[in-house]
Amino acid sequence: MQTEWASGNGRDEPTGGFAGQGRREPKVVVGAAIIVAGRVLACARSSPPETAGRWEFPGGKVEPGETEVAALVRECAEELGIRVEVGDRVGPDVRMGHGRSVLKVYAARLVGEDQPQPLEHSELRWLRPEELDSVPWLPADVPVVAALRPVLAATDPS
Ligand SMILES: Nc1nc2c([nH]c(=O)n2[C@H]2C[C@H](O)[C@@H](COP(=O)(O)OP(=O)(O)OP(=O)(O)O)O2)c(=O)[nH]1
Repeated sequence: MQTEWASGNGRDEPTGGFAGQGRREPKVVVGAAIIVAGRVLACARSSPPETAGRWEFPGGKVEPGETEVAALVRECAEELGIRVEVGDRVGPDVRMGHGRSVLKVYAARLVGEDQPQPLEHSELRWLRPEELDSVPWLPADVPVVAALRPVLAATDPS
């Protein structure tokens, strides 16, 4: 299937708003698996203390009325100072916090010559497929990282 790339211009549906209020929808957290030449960008959280030092994909909570793609574009700009184009989903929807939230990760690529800066994280690393287990990921990310491994290997130029 052809990968579609988007940059927050409304390809997907906004979440939140007033739909489905009787049954509380899980809060959506989006993450960007930014891939460059067979490596993915992993980011070490700096806060809060319970998750500091754990590694994650850049991203965050989708705001009411915002699309998932737009949230990823916004979070990558805020956290890393970069522009990204968002591609296909990677891995499963992962329920977190006793089902109160759900993690959704998307493949992404850098726009132009933009270079990620650790504006909010304590450290950034570009990981090859064989290095994916070298950092302690947040627990919700583990099944996503497993699904990412073959995707990364397929884009590795070496
Ligand atoms: N961004 C991100 N968050 C993740 C991942 N895995 C995972 O369990 N989480 C959790 C950590 C946090 O509890 C939550 C995301 O919250 P956040 O604090 O990063 O979101 P945010 O940037 O919107 O923050 P805020 O405005 O609420 O302060 O999801 C991941 O790969 N990326």
